[in-house]
Formats: sequence, structure tokens, C-alpha cells
Amino acid sequence: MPAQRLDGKALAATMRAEIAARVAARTAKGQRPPGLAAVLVGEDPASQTYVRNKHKACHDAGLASAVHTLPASTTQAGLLELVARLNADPAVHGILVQLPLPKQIDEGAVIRAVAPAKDVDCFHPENVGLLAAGFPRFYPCTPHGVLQLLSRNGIGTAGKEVVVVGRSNIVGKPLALMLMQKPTAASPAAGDATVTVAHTRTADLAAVCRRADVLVAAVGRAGVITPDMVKPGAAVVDVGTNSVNGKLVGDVHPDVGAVAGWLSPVPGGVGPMTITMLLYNTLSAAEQIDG
Ligand SMILES: NC(=O)C1=CN([C@@H]2O[C@H](COP(=O)(O)OP(=O)(O)OC[C@H]3O[C@@H](n4cnc5c(N)ncnc54)[C@H](OP(=O)(O)O)[C@@H]3O)[C@@H](O)[C@H]2O)C=CC1
Ligand SMILES: Nc1nc(=O)c2c([nH]1)NC[C@@H]1CN(c3ccc(C(=O)N[C@@H](CCC(=O)O)C(=O)O)cc3)C=[N+]21
Repeated sequence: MPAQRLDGKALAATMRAEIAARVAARTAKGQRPPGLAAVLVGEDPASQTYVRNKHKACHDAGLASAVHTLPASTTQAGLLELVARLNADPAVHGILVQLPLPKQIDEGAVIRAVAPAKDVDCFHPENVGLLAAGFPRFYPCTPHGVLQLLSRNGIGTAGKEVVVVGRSNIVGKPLALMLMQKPTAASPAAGDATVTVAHTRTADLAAVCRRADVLVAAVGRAGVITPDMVKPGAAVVDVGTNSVNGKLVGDVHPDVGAVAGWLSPVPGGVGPMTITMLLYNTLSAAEQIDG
């Protein structure tokens, strides 16, 4: 039997409708709409697509959204000046500086310049620390999207072996933290897992992956997860977005669909959930700032 589809596009639509209803209730009371400011430096086509998708998703859910586009030659001082302006703007509740940034810019300095209360990516060290300590202000968007995809499809992780392949600050590391912690009210079925994090120095990646009841690939290499690495019936979540001959593909080889119990597609899996969790965080920021 082929794997059941972990349909991120469908769940994203459901959750965006829930968010839109909460936003509408706030604006009906005369409150400002939650506002997102996205900052895009340079002209990377993939980044342009993501930022455009985020902008449209905000608009559709009743959030205010502005995209600030700066040339690739922007200086660090110029970018920090824009961030400072957005930090001080009461119509802006969430700030997202699209990564990666051009090489003349110190990414860490920019991440630390965003006001923690408006850091809807949850990249600022203060927010990463709060998450790690168990007092989250925001949940990082892609890991939160993965948890929602599991939880809302009835895939519990308590007591399960979960393997995360990838240890980046954006995906693998915070995802591992969230899976090992107690479940949250927002995703009650995800958490309490026995988590293993694999990376390029993992000795026997296939053997580690085969232990997984839930396997998450956040690698960035097309097709690295092959059927021999998957326990029959396992839930497999594909975070990867790789461009191969102009086509968007994940990290999971298509043949895994014959072995896995559940599989998230690319596109239409984690990507739309990431954007949905960005809207969720922008609403949450507005609630925390404006009440
Ligand atoms: N759908 C979405 O919303 C999002 C998708 N993505 C996508 O997810 C993927 C991962 O992104 P990100 O975490 O930022 O990427 P990074 O490049 O920062 O991290 C990749 C991780 O994978 C590990 N890795 C690389 N090759 C192998 C291998 N052959 N075997 C085992 N581990 C390996 C690396 O190990 P090491 O640390 O040892 O180098 C590293 O920890 C990308 O395709 C990205 O485009 C990212 C964010 C959001
Ligand atoms: N500050 C910052 N925050 C981010 O959240 C961030 C970032 N920088 N830099 C890049 C990564 C990547 N990322 C994606 C978002 C949406 C899709 C997405 O919606 N993908 C669609 C397809 C989109 C297409 O057609 O190309 C899908 O998978 O169905 C993918 C990837 C956010 N990131």
C-alpha cells in the first residue's frame, strides 16, 4: 500500500482560515491588523518566490504585509538602519529578514538587531534561549510546521524513536528540541519523543534512519533518503527544497513512498506550513504587543 500523503497544502488552508478568523475578530474590535515586514536583500529567485508567497498569504488572511527590497550591494549599516526603523514602527508586529544575506553582511548581527518581541522567525538568541529553556515566546516556523503536520494528522510522537537528519539553526536543531520537549497546547500530539539528530559525521546514516518511527529529512540534497533507510510504515517528513533541472524536489527519494506509512510531498508539504506558522507568529506577536 503506498504511503498516505501528509498534505501540507490542505492543512495550511485549514489553519490559515483559523488564523484569518482570529485576525478578523481583532480588527472588528478596532485593533490594528497584525503587520509583517519582510526584508529581501538582493535578487535570488527562490527568495523572491518565498517572500511573494508570504506576502500573498498575509494578505489573504487579513494581515498587513510590507516587503522591503534592498539591492544586493546594500551595506550592513543600511540594513541595520531599516531594521531599527521597523523595530520602532507600531504597525509592524513581525519582522522577517530573508536568509541567506549577501556576504558583506554579518548575518548574526542582523538577527540580533531584530527586536526579540518582533522576531517571528524565532532566530534571535534570546528567543532561541527561551525555547530551549521551555518558556517559548515564538516557535520557529519550519519546525512548528513539521509538528503541526504530524499532530494534526494524528501521528503521535510520545515515546517514539524520531530521527532528524540535519542540525542547522533554522530547522534541524530547533526541531529536535521541540520534539524532545513536552507537547505544547498548540500541537498536543507532538513531543515527548526519543530524538536522534544525524548529520554529515553520522557513522551509519542508513542504520540510524531505519530506527525511526518518524523520520525528518532537513538536509538539502535531492534523494538522499532512499527506501533502504526507512522502517516499513514509518512517517517520513521531507523538509528539503532542492532545485533539480528547474524542478523543486525534496530530500526523500520518490521510491520511499512504497515503504513509508506516511510521506509529505514536495511541493505541497512543509513549505506551505512554514508560511502558515509565520502568520501564526505574526498574530501571536500582535497579541503579545497590542494585547
Ligand atoms: N520547506 C521549508 O519551509 C524549508 C525548507 N528548507 C530546506 O531544507 C533543507 C535544509 O535546510 P537547512 O537546514 O537550512 O540547511 P543547512 O545546509 O544549513 O543544513 C543541512 C544539514 O544537513 C546535513 N547534511 C548535509 N548532507 C548530508 C548527508 N549527506 N548526510 C547527512 N547529513 C547531511 C548537514 O550536516 P553538517 O552539519 O555536518 O554539515 C547539515 O546539518 C534545504 O533543502 C532547505 O532549502 C529550509 C527551511 C525551510
Ligand atoms: N528569515 C528566513 N525565514 C524563513 O522562513 C526562510 C528563510 N529566511 N530563508 C529560506 C527558507 C526557505 N523557506 C521556505 C518557505 C516556503 C516554502 C514554500 O512555500 N514552498 C512551496 C513551493 C514554493 C515554490 O513553488 O517554489 C512548497 O513546498 O510547496 C519553501 C521554503 C523559508 N525560509
